[in-house]
Amino acid sequence: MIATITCNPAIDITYSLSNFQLNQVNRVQAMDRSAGGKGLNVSRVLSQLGHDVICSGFLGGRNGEWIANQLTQFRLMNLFVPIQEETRTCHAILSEGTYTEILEKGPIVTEHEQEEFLVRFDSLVETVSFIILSGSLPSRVKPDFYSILIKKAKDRGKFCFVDTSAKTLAEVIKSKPFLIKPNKEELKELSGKNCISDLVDYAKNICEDGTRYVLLSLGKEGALLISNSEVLRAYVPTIKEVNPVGSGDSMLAGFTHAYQKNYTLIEALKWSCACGISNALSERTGCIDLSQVKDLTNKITVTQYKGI
Ligand SMILES: Nc1ncnc2c1ncn2[C@@H]1O[C@H](COP(=O)(O)OP(=O)(O)O)[C@@H](O)[C@H]1O
Ligand SMILES: O=P(O)(O)OC[C@H]1O[C@](O)(COP(=O)(O)O)[C@@H](O)[C@@H]1O
Repeated sequence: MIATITCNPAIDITYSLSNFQLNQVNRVQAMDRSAGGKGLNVSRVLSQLGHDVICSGFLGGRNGEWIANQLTQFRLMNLFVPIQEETRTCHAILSEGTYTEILEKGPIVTEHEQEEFLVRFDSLVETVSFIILSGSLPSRVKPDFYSILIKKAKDRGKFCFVDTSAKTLAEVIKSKPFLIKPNKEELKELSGKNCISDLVDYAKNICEDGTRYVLLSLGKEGALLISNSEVLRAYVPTIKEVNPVGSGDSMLAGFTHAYQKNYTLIEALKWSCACGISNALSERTGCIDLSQVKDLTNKITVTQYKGI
């Protein structure tokens, strides 16, 4: 059993239009609405890969009710803690190969609501082997919140996979989770480094410090899987991208699936990239096509990294 924690879920609204322009009236050609926030994208993809998933975090207001309803439709188990304030909405604008994301900060989660979550987390952690902690933290939740959860999970021998950014990521690293999945921008921001070889060295230091793996995603340039003992580089095929929002989340779902099935690290990296690509080829956010994923794994090359 796998648990996903989405502290700051969102209704993800995706607008597709041609010729998006600032300072103009833009009319939308197509729109999609999905239950988002990184952890819920991960959950949907894990469910598509055949896993039972327990989802938790904080949900509030009408948006929260809509998301809860979506969880039922996707057969995801709902262990979210109700909150007073309204769950956020996030927007993505896709136009002629560009994508622009506008992400709300999220509601205030009171100390009492956070305490209620921690009690729920204590029993949840007993029932699962893998815990995925994904996305930003809402207002009033301190950047070390994930670290508290990681400590609780590690004390019970559970694997923690984390995808977050900025201050929260800096805190997470101190608690040495099993895996972190930054993208290039997130690791650049954290490290202050720019080129790939410096980022790899920085990630190696994180691993030497106790985190087992850094899964560094590079968009259309593929990915790197860094550990204490080796660095693997995945090369991905060129595709006609449709909607890349949620590719990082799909990648994390792909890695979790492969790791849980005891695939080799090379296979796990291929599954991670294949899920990310399949999502980028889909109009929907946090959505893969399983037969396409299997096909894509044969089109991804993984080599030992020796500098780019
Ligand atoms: N345009 C693309 N072409 C090929 N692969 C892609 C593309 N976009 C995403 N991917 C795959 O999905 C993975 C995650 O995407 P990325 O954009 O790096 O993550 P994030 O959404 O976290 O920024 C990449 O490592 C890659 O394997
Ligand atoms: O929790 P955060 O960091 O604010 O990010 C939320 C947003 O990230 C997304 O999950 C997309 O993330 P990725 O493209 O990195 O997979 C959106 O669905 C969501 O609205």
